[in-house]
Amino acid sequence: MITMKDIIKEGHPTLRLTAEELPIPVSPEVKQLGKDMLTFLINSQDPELAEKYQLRAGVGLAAPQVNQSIRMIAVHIPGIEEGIDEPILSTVMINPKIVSHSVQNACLAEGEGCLSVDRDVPGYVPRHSRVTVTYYDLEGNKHKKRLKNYPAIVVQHEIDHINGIMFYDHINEESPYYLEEGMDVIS
Ligand SMILES: CNC(=O)c1cccc(C)c1Nc1nc(N2CCN(c3ccccc3Cl)CC2)nc(N2CSC[C@H]2C(=O)NC)n1
Ligand code: NI
Repeated sequence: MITMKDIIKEGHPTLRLTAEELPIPVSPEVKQLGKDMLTFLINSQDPELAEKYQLRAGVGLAAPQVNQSIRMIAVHIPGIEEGIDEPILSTVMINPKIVSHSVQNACLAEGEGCLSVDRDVPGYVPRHSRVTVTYYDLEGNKHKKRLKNYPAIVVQHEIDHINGIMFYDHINEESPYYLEEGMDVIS
């Protein structure tokens, strides 16, 4: 199982590479890694398992973060209401591609965190408010999904990782909480 020791931290060169496209269908090894990445996210959100294995909670993880420079991400975004087991989005995306996006931007009101960044980096991270993403799943099926708000932010954060981009690259250095015209602030 993936634990925090498997997650590389900022400064590791792999996090700044553009990851390689994967041939479809993916190999059994890549398939297993995808499943392990999704399981990590689910475990990290479980209070007992997170405590037992000292996992930091996340809703997204990209393969470069476990030192595999390939274009694969996992997202597991729980339903907001307590006890609603149905997650909003739970999937592994292979060769994810943003094929269209809104003109409007959005950011998380509380800023962003990253499992590869062991420090608080304050500031708004401007992203597309809505995105249309295509990707392949672990079985080799092609999908096209329209996402908005939190799920859109998470998927863009993870796609950044396979392009060697860290969330703080987007923060306005002079004024971290600068709000662009029409920016939607998501809380
Ligand atoms: C600096 N301020 C902040 O971090 C920040 C501060 C407050 C609020 C938000 C909303 C912030 N921002 C932020 N919070 C998250 N989590 C909220 C807690 N949650 C979680 C925690 C425990 C159990 C289950 C779960 Cl679900 C896990 C996910 N995740 C991300 N990101 C950025 S996009 C990828 C995603 C990611 O998985 N990062 C590791 N950002
Ligand atoms: Ni990250």
